[in-house]
Amino acid sequence: MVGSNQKNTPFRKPQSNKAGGRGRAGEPRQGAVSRFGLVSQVAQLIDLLNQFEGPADATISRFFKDHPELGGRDRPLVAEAVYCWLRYRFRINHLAQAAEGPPLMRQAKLALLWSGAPEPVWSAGRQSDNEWLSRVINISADDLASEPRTCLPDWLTAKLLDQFGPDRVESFSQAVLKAAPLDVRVNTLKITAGDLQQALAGMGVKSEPIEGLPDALRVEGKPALGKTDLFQDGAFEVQDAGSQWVSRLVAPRRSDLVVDFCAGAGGKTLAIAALMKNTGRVVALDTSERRLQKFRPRAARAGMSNFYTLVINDEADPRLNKYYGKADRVLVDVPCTGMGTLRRNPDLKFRQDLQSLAELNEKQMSIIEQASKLVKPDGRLIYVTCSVLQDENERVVEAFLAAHPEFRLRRWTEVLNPNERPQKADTAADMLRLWPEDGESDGFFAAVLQRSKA
Ligand SMILES: C[S@@+](CC[C@H](N)C(=O)[O-])C[C@H]1O[C@@H](n2cnc3c(N)ncnc32)[C@H](O)[C@@H]1O
Repeated sequence: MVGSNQKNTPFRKPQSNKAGGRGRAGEPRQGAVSRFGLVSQVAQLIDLLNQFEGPADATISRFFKDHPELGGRDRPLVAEAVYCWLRYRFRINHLAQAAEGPPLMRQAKLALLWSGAPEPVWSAGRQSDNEWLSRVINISADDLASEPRTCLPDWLTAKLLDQFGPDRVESFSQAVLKAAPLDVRVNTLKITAGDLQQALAGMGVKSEPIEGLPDALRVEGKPALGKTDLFQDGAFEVQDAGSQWVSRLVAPRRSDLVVDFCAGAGGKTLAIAALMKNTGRVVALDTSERRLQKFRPRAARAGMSNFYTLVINDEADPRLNKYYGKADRVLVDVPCTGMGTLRRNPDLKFRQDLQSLAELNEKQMSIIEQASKLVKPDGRLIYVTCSVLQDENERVVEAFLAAHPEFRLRRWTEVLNPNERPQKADTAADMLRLWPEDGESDGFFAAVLQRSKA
């Protein structure tokens, strides 16, 4: 485990939890977990998450399924606490060692406290742990070593320091300790942004337009939008503003053939199709059948019919030959470390390291090379990552351009009009970089490469 010098002892269920959340017949009661039980539930989930055996959101969903005694009021508290623990893991685990006995319950208490749970929740349980809590919350982060201070693994700090300098390490590390806002992309095939805002307000959900992003709303809080009729009817998709901006950089025209080379579950494919007003043709490719399968119901909800999906074996799959030199736009949203999305996926900083970065880098080079063959003369290749690291961004684009004189870089500001631009992005730069600390979106990178006419 990257930088983890803290070994947790396995979780043991405390005696006092025996009756917590149980009905008379021993059946779980919805929302009836005792306060001490809640600290213990968070500790159990932290213990599971500490194994980093898969994405944190899947582990959390499974845990909730396995623990029906956690009701509707408890789940958000537990989820907020474990996300807080993931963000602050280096600091929380470091501080939790500064006392006698197994550290798990202390980790859970501090995570509950820092995530804003009410005092009766985090103060339940051992008095000695509360004494520890009152000691450590006064410790200044400046007095801690690098990992507990920045809450970033040392390999990432070293990269950021080398590529951008100490101010960026500071601003980035602070920014990714916060939760990301909830952004939606209005499906303009079905509704306008103004009408959606009103309809959400009618359900008690407040939202605001996002400056420089005409078809987007930023929603207040974390309402369960997926259960609403509006969502089921395809009026909107949940999509980070940055993901929406890089989709707009594809700038498709209505009759274009657009290939989304790494379409996944189709977040950007859907945004592109909406820009095309359901005309032209979009080919959604991916090596993962499971991900592409998730795209189809989303497309149906959105009322999108101008697409075709194809599961490929790899980027050099011979079934791609028929598209060589045919596509007006090819979007390559390559697999990357995801270091721009740490506000949303804080566990990624523990699941990536220098070795996975090197492996991804090799894949990115190979994908951009193969995908470029599909671009027709005068067409465009749009290279995108949700990483902030130069290795996966500028370095890949520069290496590609050096080997391909038939492609040239188009400045991102030539493609996005002033009224559809992120306000804080550097307009003097050729390639688009979005930083989480700017408060507009997650971290994204995009470069537009135009193929020569002949
Ligand atoms: C960053 S994700 C794409 C996210 C998606 N574009 C969206 O907006 O939701 C990268 C995707 O690349 C896919 N992938 C990995 N290797 C690939 C390859 N060799 N060719 C095409 N896609 C690949 C992964 O399965 C994954 O879905």
